[in-house]
Amino acid sequence: MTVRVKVCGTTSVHDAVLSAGAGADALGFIFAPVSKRLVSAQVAREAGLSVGPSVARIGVFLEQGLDEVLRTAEAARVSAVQLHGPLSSLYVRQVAAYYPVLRVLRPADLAAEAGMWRDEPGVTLMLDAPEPGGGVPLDWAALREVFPRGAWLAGGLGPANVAAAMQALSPAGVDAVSRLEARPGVKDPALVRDFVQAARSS
Ligand SMILES: O=C(O)c1ccccc1N[C@@H]1O[C@H](COP(=O)(O)O)[C@@H](O)[C@H]1O
Repeated sequence: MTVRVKVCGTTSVHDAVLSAGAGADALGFIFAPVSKRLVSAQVAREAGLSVGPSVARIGVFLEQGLDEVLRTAEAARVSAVQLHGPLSSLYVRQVAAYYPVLRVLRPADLAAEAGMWRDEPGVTLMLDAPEPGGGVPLDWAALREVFPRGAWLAGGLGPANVAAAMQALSPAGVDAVSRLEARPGVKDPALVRDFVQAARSS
């Protein structure tokens, strides 16, 4: 199976074109106000239009109201939504009625929540570190037995470690932000290129 590669934290048309040119399958746009990579719906929309429809555009949210999520996703014309934080299953299903959802769980949530989303149409799991965007890798060896089939992996991934992470857990997709930046919100072209290449050749 070909792994999907997402480059998150896109804040400009320039960086969208850069990541798509490097071969990313998906771009992430972070709409959580707490983020150092916060982007407006308008810039995300322009950035998404600049890369064409073959590149997925994923709106990233952290514990935000349903109305805010749906309105922002619509304004930004994203193709999928990524949901972080403690959320009810009803809320996740309500978003999934409108958009494909990447539901982000921490390792500590797996036992309680992973089973809930198995075979749920429109919901794909992603495993991430407790602090989203913190650049801290998960303990892949400890997750080997429990990593959900078909899930994506995030958390401190970058060019130097993505191959090892993929070898350990065989995720369906990989996602990274802080290890691909020159500074928060600004991509380093070489790191983005090397990350995509390393994921593709693993
Ligand atoms: O990056 C952020 O600022 C952020 C804020 C709020 C929710 C999610 C955020 N980023 C997500 O964090 C993971 C991995 O980040 P890293 O590679 O460990 O820095 C990824 O899913 C981003 O989409």
